[in-house]
Amino acid sequence: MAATASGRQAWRQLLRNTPRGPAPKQQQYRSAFSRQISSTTTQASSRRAVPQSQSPSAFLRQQPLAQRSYSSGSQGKNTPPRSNSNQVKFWPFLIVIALGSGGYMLLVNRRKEMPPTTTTPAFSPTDVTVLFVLGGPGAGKGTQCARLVRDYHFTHLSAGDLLRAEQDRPGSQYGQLIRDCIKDGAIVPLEVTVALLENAMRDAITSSGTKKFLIDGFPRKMDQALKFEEVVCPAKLVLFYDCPEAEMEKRLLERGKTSGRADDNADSIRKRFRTFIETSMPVVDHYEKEDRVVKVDSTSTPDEVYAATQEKLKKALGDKL
Ligand SMILES: Nc1ncnc2c1ncn2[C@@H]1O[C@H](COP(=O)(O)OP(=O)(O)OP(=O)(O)O)[C@@H](O)[C@H]1O
Ligand SMILES: O=c1ccn([C@@H]2O[C@H](COP(=O)(O)O)[C@@H](O)[C@H]2O)c(=O)[nH]1
Repeated sequence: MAATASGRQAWRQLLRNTPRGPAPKQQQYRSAFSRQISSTTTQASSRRAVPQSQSPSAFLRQQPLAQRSYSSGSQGKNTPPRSNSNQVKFWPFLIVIALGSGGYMLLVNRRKEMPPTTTTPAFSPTDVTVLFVLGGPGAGKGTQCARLVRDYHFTHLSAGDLLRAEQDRPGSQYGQLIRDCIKDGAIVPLEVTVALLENAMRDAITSSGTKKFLIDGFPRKMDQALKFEEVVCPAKLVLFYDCPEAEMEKRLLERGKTSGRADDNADSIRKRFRTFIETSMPVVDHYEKEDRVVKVDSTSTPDEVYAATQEKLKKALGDKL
């Protein structure tokens, strides 16, 4: 709950800090917050039916008893028979119920005829090519991305790098949250990461006109995948580097000698592996079912892995590579 709340905060703050014009979907997030606020206000005002100066029980005591009775009950032997004018009339209630049900059915039927509401992504997949690059920690994603940038002019955006930059940005209110998540190998709330990626993509398109992106180490969780494709840009495919855990651990411990990364240590590596298996592999499985995964074994040398990457990407992308 706390992570979700801070995520919503994060999304709003990041967008507020961003001079770029808000896109329609971002307005939808705002209206969700407004709805929450207005529903609280409505509840508060309905509670004021009891005058504020009185306790609810004092208020009830002032009401005539006849009005407080909720059941007709059986009349006692000595109770004089009620006159017709005192009897409750049911037909007005029946009319109200019938009219209400009719109106409701009309609304339901009209809604069925309406087209479903859809969000338009910020970037069109016919214009912009997005490849997600996934694989376990240390599988070699960054190493292979550098080569693809060199040879095919992709723009490389590493979600981890963007989060580390936000963590270190003076004045960022998400610094501590990001630091804690990274150390524990946990996933930062999606609103933060998706906003960082969207901003970085927009900046790159504006400054260099680039149209080809490698989104490295993202999406690591199903909700991120769905939200990114809905509001930013549908991905063309997932480039997945497959590597055994023992090999990845060896690489990360070696990298940890010089990387200065807070998560290149045995304890964090163990947590990152767990998150990868439990949370990130379902994302790969999801895209595999959609036939959008290009899988490359990354156990061999960087050159061999790159040769396999080129061959498979050429087949999958053709002139989009
Ligand atoms: N095929 C390979 N064989 C041996 N070492 C490799 C290979 N590919 C990358 N490495 C080394 O392993 C370490 C991790 O590589 P890299 O940073 O590319 O992985 P990553 O998947 O991006 O990791 P992370 O998810 O932690 O960012 C680096 O020190 C890199 O030099
Ligand atoms: O989408 C993402 C990507 C990354 N994280 C966090 O960052 C670290 C490091 O990521 P690398 O790709 O290895 O640089 C990762 O363990 C997560 O804690 C994230 O939360 N969401």
